Amino acid sequence: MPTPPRLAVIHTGGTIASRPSPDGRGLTPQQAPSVPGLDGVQVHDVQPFSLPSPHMTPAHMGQLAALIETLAPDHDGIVVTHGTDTLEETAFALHLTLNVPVPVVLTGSMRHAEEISWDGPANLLDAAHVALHPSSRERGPLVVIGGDIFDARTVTKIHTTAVDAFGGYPGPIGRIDREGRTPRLHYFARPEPRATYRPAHLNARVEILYAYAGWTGEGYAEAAARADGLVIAALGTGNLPAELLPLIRATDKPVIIATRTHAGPVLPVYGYAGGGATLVGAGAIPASFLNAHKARLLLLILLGQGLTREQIRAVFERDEF
Ligand SMILES: NC(=O)C[C@H](N)C(=O)O
Repeated sequence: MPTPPRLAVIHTGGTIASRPSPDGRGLTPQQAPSVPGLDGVQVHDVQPFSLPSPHMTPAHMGQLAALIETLAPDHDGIVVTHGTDTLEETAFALHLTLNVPVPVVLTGSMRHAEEISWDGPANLLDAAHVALHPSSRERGPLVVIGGDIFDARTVTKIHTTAVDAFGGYPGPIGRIDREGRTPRLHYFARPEPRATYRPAHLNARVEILYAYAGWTGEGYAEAAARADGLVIAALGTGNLPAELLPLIRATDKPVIIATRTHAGPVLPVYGYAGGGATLVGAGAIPASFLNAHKARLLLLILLGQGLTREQIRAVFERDEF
C-alpha cells in the first residue's frame, strides 16, 4: 500500500479561527478549523499560538519559520492558517528566511464560521491541495485565497471585506479549481530563484513613515533618532516634498524609499528637490517593487544579519529577495 501524503496544518488564529465572542465583545479567534474532505491524507494539526493577525510580530514569524523547519522533513506539504490583515507580512518573512523543500501555503478567510458566506473550508481545502501538489515545490511560500495562488513577494491585501481580498501586481501565479472532488491546478509562471537569509535576530527597530502632500517632515527626526532604519511610503515613483531632502541627507542609517502607490517600481527619475534622483543622491535606497511593509521586513532581516547600509543597498538594487 502506498503511504498516504502527510500534511501539516499550522493554525495561528485570524478570522478563519474566529467566532463572535460569547461576551459580545465582537469576533475573536476561538477554534482552529479542520480541513474538510481530504480523503487519504494524514493531517497533523499544530497550533503554536492563536492570534488576531494585527497581534503578529516578527518574533512570531521567526517562531513559525523554526516550526516549519522542524515539521518539513516529516511532511509532504505545510499549510499555515493566518489572519488576513498581516498575512502578506508573514508570507514574505517566511519567503526571505525559509529554505525547505516542501511547499508552504498560507491561507485565511474573510468571513467567520457563523456567517452564510464562510470561506474558511474552501480556502483550507484549496491550500491543502496546493501544498501537496508537486508543481508547488521550489516556489517559496505561497498564498491561496479564493482559488488564486499568489507569490509571497507580490501578494497584498486589496480589500477590507471582499472574499477575494488578495491581489497585487502583476497578479496570481496560479489557480486552483475543483472538478467535483478533483483538484485542477495550473501555474502560469515557472519557479523563480530567490535568496534566503539567516538573521541572528529580528529585533531591529524599523519604522514606516507615510508621505502626503504638504508633509514637511513631521515625525521624521524622532523616528530617525530612535530607529535602526526607516522606510518611507513615498509618492509616485518615490518622490517627497523638498523639506525631506536635507533630513534624509543628514541620516546615516538606512532609509528605504517605497511608494504609497499600489503598483510599480520606485525609480530615481526626478531631479527637483525631493525627487527620487535627489533622494538617492542623498543616500536613500529605492525599494524596487516592494510595498513599504514588505520593504520594512526585508530591512529588519538584513539588519538582523548584520549588513551595512551599502550591503543593504546592494540587496535592494539587485532584487535579491
Ligand atoms: N480576515 C481576517 O483574518 C482579519 C482579521 N482581523 C485578522 O487578520 O486576524
